[in-house]
Amino acid sequence: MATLLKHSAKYALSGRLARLCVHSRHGGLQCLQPCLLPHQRSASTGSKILVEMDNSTGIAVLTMKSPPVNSLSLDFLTEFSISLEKLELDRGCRGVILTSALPKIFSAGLDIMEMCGKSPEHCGEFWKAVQEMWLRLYGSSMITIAAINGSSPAGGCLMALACDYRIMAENPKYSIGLNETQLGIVAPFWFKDTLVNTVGNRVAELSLQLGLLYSAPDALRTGLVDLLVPEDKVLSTASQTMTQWLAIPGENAIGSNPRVSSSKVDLTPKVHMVDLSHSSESMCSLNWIPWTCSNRA
Ligand SMILES: CC/C=C\C/C=C\C/C=C\CC/C=C/CC(=O)SCCNC(=O)CCNC(=O)[C@H](O)C(C)(C)COP(=O)(O)OP(=O)(O)OC[C@H]1O[C@@H](n2cnc3c(N)ncnc32)[C@H](O)[C@@H]1OP(=O)(O)O
Repeated sequence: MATLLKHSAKYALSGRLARLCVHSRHGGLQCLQPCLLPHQRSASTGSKILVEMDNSTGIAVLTMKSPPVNSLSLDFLTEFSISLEKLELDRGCRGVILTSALPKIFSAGLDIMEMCGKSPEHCGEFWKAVQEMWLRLYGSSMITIAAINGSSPAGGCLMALACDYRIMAENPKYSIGLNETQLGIVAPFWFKDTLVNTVGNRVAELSLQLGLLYSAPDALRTGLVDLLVPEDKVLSTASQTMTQWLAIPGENAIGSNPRVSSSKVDLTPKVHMVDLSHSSESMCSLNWIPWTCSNRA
C-alpha cells in the first residue's frame, strides 16, 4: 500500500512539479540555490524553506522560514513539495527532520489569505497544493521527524502528523491540534484519518468535534506527539532519534522494498486527487469558508 501510494503520489506530483521546474528554469519560480558548507554538508535555500543535507549521515533538515508564522500559502506549499521531492530523489538522503526557524511557531497552518475571496481556479490550485504537501510527506520513503519548536494549529498539526515521529518543545505555551471546527470549518476526511492513525478513534473524535488545541504536555498525554524535550534540545534530540531509526534495517532487509518506510504500510488513507479538488471548488463557490464570506461582506 505504501508503495502504491508512493507511486501514485509520485505520478500525481511529477507532472506538476516537472512543469514547475521548467517554469523555474525560465525564472518564474524561486530557484533553490545550492551552496556548499564544510563537513560534507550542502544547503539549498528558497525564500521560504532552507534545506541542509548532511551527506555523511544521510539526514536532511528542512527548516521552514516564512515569517510571520510559516503559514501554508500556495508559494510555500509549492516550494515545500519541490524541496521534498528533491530529497526523495537523492538516494543519499534517508531521513528528513522538519522544523521551523521562527521563534514560538512551527506553522500556523493554511494561509488564511489564500482562502479569502479567491477565484475557484485559485482555490482548486491551492487545495491541490495542500494535498500534494500531505501526499509527499505522508507517503515519503524517507524517515520523517517533526521537530516541533512552536505552536502548530490546524494545517501545521497536519504536517507534523504526516511525519513518522513528533518531538515537541516542552513549553506549555505552545499548542498543537486540528482546531478547524473552532474556526467553523470541517477538517477534511484525510486530516481526520491522519489524526485517527496517531491518537486513535476516541481522542480524534473529541479533538475534531471540539476543535481542541492541546498544550505540549497534553499533546504528549494524548499521543499527538511522541516526546517532549527542552526547547533547546528539540533539534539535537530529533537528530539522535533519526540516527536510531536509520539503524533499523530497512533498505537492505530481506523482502523489503528499497527505501520504503515500513512504519507506513497499511496505514495509508486513500486519497483521490480529483475528488478533493472538485470538492474544494464546490465549497469555494458556495462561500463555504467563513473567511471568504466575511471578507466579501
Ligand atoms: C476557499 C478555500 C479554498 C480552498 C480550500 C478548500 C477547501 C478547504 C476546506 C477545508 C479546509 C480545512 C483545513 C484547514 C486547515 C487550516 O490550517 S486553516 C488555518 C488555521 N490556522 C489558524 O487558525 C492559525 C491562526 N493563527 C494563530 O492561532 C496565531 O496567529 C498563532 C498561534 C499561529 C501565532 O500567534 P502569535 O504569535 O500571537 O501571532 P499573531 O496571532 O499576532 O499572528 C502574527 C501574524 O500572522 C498572521 N497569521 C496568523 N495565522 C495566519 C494564517 N493561518 N494565515 C495567514 N496569516 C496568519 C496574523 O494575521 C498576524 O499578521 P499581522 O501581523 O496582523 O499582519
